[in-house]
Amino acid sequence: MTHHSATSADLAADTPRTTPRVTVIGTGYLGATHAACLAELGYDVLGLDTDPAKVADLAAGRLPFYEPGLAELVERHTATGRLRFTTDPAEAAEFADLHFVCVGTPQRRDSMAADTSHVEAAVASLVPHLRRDALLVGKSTVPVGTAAGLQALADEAAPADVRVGVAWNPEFLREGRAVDDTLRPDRIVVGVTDPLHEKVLRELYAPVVDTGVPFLVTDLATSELVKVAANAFLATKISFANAIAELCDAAGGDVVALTDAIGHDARIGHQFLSAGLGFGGGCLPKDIRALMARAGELGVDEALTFLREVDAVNMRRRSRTVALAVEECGGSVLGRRIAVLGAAFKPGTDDVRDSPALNVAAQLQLQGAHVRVHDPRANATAARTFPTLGYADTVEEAVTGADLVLHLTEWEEFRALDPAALEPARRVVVDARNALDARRWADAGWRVRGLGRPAVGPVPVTP
Ligand SMILES: NC(=O)c1ccc[n+]([C@@H]2O[C@H](COP(=O)([O-])OP(=O)(O)OC[C@H]3O[C@@H](n4cnc5c(N)ncnc54)[C@H](O)[C@@H]3O)[C@@H](O)[C@H]2O)c1
Ligand SMILES: O=c1ccn([C@@H]2O[C@H](COP(=O)(O)OP(=O)(O)O[C@H]3O[C@H](CO)[C@@H](O)[C@H](O)[C@H]3O)[C@@H](O)[C@H]2O)c(=O)[nH]1
Repeated sequence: MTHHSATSADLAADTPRTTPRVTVIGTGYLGATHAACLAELGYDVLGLDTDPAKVADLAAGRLPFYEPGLAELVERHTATGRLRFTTDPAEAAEFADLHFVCVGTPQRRDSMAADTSHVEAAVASLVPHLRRDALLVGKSTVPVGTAAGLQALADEAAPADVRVGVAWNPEFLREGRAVDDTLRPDRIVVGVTDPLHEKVLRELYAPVVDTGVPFLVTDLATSELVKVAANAFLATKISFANAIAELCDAAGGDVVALTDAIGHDARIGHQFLSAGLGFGGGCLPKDIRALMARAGELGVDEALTFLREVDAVNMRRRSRTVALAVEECGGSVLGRRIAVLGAAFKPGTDDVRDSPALNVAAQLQLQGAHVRVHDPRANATAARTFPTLGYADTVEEAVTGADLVLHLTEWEEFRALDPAALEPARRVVVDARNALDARRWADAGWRVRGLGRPAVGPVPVTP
């Protein structure tokens, strides 16, 4: 069977669709998920990445990171050959006429801005190999204006007689729920400059849109901004709850009861209102900083100065947790044994990018504590980033003999622990995610310190 590609030219001519082929450039958390989910929807997919080790893993059907439900999809679709991987841009250019760009846009080392060099490199490596008209669809989170810049780059790099379009299709998936968020998203947003590009994408996403998912079409700049605005709003909501937690600490209130009470107002809602150690990960922290930086470049930095406070409130959660640990150790953690439960930036993932848990663990180690970290999934990724921290294979190994326990990532496993069965030197836990059942722990003889809520349980003697 000759494969047919989902090109704008084909669709313009109303050519019937056979098995459309797509490539996904950048096969990290976002790209691997997108590629596997497109295969699940019935497309022939080729993933392209510059990292040969990652490509070798994926090509062998192995997911190089943890994401619930994704390993099964990768294994199944690589086995049938519907999902393949390469490091060769020429192969990708030949394979399809629709290319999704999913490479990273990390924070630059020298400023708060996003580093768009990987996106530019991805386009520059593919486009010269194109021999037919093609559509590049960006999914990476980028500063507004990037797509227009990439169009200019593509126009310049394209061989004569090859027309390359650029569209934007921001991604809203959450790690830990990436497969479900991709196959059943709240909405699909596409930014286009040409109705044909809209048609190509509408057709590609038909299996999803036909289930009732809103398909929202806008211009390039708006689509880029939708993504960063959504993340800025989510970050603001979390920091709002954490700012109120600071107030609760000062006044003796309980932020958990408070956010529950305000969340009942449907205009506010309960989601993303959990006060605690704050947000980390590969998205929210870098995205609010990149948005502030871009606003500055556009001369409207004042519009977003509040995001500086959102960031500052968030970073204070980490120092507040360290301070609580020091307080509970009688003024210094020097020589203290501290068990850290959690390393991932949130439960459900092994991702430790900008992990608040590891940041706290590292700060305590710097102050002279003997830190033992246990995470159900992220010990290995954490050890690669922070090799000098101690790691334990089990909760018991981390906690036994500890002077203090810190609960920093709210895995279900930790919530289900039997506090009576643990054997630390002192029964004190700092629940920086406000997620443990404090009453149950107190009943088992533990003193429980939350963030933004009163301490519960007995006060043990500090040796
Ligand atoms: N992780 C998420 O939950 C998520 C969700 C929505 C949006 N995003 C956005 O998606 C983008 C990717 O994020 P991620 O978390 O998947 O990052 P990641 O670091 O896990 O993956 C990026 C991948 O791109 C590859 N790469 C870099 N340069 C390349 C090039 N020139 N050609 C081909 N491959 C290249 C890297 O080797 C890596 O495998 C970012 O812009 C991010 O903000 C991420
Ligand atoms: O009430 C809350 C909710 C979350 N968090 C923390 O916020 C961070 C981010 O959580 P979440 O948003 O669930 O994780 P991500 O996978 O980073 O997803 C965000 O970033 C992605 C990349 O841009 C977007 O696609 C998603 O829509 C957006 O939710 C984590 O550290 C959480 O612990 C809180 O502290 N309190």
